[in-house]
Amino acid sequence: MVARVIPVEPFDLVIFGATGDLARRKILPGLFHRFRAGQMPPDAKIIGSARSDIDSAGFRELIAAAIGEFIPEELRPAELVSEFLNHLSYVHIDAMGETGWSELRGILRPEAVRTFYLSVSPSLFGAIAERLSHNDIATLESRIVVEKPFGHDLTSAQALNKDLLRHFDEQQIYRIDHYLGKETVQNLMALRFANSLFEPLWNSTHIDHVQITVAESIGVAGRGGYYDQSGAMRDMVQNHLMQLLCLIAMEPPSKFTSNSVRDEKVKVIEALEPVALDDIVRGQYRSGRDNQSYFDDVENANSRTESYIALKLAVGNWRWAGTPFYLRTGKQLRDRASEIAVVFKDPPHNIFPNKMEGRKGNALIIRLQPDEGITLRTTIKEPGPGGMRLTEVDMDMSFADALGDSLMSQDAYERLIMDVIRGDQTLFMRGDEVEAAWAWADPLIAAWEDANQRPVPYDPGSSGPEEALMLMHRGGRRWRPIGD
Ligand SMILES: NC(=O)C1=CN([C@@H]2O[C@H](COP(=O)(O)OP(=O)(O)OC[C@H]3O[C@@H](n4cnc5c(N)ncnc54)[C@H](OP(=O)(O)O)[C@@H]3O)[C@@H](O)[C@H]2O)C=CC1
Ligand SMILES: O=C1O[C@H](COP(=O)(O)O)[C@@H](O)[C@H](O)[C@H]1O
Repeated sequence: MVARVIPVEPFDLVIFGATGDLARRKILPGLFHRFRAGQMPPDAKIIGSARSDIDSAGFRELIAAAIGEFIPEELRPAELVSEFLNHLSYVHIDAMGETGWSELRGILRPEAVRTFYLSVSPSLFGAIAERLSHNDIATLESRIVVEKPFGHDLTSAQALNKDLLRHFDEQQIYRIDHYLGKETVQNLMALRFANSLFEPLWNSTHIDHVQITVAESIGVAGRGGYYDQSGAMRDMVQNHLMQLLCLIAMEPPSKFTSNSVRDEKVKVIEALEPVALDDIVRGQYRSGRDNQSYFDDVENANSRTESYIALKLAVGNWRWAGTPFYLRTGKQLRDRASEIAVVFKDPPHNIFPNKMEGRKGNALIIRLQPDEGITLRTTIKEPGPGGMRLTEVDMDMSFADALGDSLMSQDAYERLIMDVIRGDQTLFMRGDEVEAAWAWADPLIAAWEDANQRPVPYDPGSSGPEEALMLMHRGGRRWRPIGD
């Protein structure tokens, strides 16, 4: 299968924070891939901006080095890289200052789609939005893209929304959650709403429970300062895992438009029932003689921040009453593996004489990364003359095998940036959605803080704390092995 390239309008893209890690590692390499694929209009302008006092030539050098570092050699022929670099220029602006803005205004074309990508600390979002507006740089058609974290709690998220909405309409604001740009995550919608096979079973009559796992093998070394202020709940659950839960639990939207999809997602978040502290397990990876490692990584020996969290959630509506959703995510686990397992109930009546030992039951497993694909666990007769004995087998489909590696290799950022240029907000979070997710998360965080709770230790390279296994066992269930 060959990737189809959807043409986009001529655009001027301004990247604030263009010298930073995200811009060098993801945004500009992503744009290079789109250029290589022929999706970038010949006159597209990419304007980098940051506090560093460099010129356009210096910026091109920086990005040439980033392309060299983050894109495999066979995908970056020198001639193509140099053609791409011709699209780049740089304007030196301190977001808190007043210089450089008129130079930026002078570079932008009236007829091009004008997009401002704020790849900077959220504390600068308000200042940049205000200056873009006051200097007549942003027009009514401009788009503004903002990075995570979108707030630390409900109050700060509301303040960010207010700052942005003072100068831009909601239809102009693109709040990034890079999980929504992942190919398999979008496939969840196709799987549910483009097949008649699953929808009749997609409810608590047939589904016993759902497991959502986002396991990482890396720790937090190098990002300790940020991470220790956040923890797994704020860093991963409030945004990425919440989005996965919404896509699994939402009602079918009436149309595939950004607001129809986002309306349904908000309803899921609002239907979440309060979570008891007993249904939350928070862990911290620790090892060695002094039981350190997380403490070392964040340089805080008294830290109470969780690097692992598991929760049992209930979606209080007709479809899901009685079907728990188990979520877990953590750092320094045994593998990098993310998946959603939808585990079905047993048939109501067993006609077979031999009980199957260790039966796990039917399950639909959607692998998000790595080796994206779908597995359907089914029960069959054990082959051979042993009579009617049952066993379980996996019907397994890897997207790369079925569709080709090249289609699966597109990075989330590539797709999301092009969606912004095309004016499609479907894969971006709406303001009320982010606020609803914080309104859900805040009381949970407050509850463990009020209880002075310390995370339980777990071994680096393990599957997480024992207590998380117990969370499942209490309901007579078990987690799927990480990276199975
Ligand atoms: N890095 C990542 O993997 C991810 C990052 N993010 C988010 O993306 C954003 C950027 O992160 P990241 O690239 O890692 O951060 P970096 O610290 O690497 O880069 C920050 C950028 O902001 C610029 N900057 C800082 N202060 C000012 C200012 N006063 N005026 C203008 N520019 C300024 C810096 O410019 P200069 O260097 O010239 O001072 C630099 O280009 C953050 O919101 C982060 O949370 C989200 C997901 C992943
Ligand atoms: O947003 C974040 O995501 C990454 C995990 O992203 P993935 O695409 O590699 O699964 C996580 O490591 C980081 O802590 C978090 O801020």
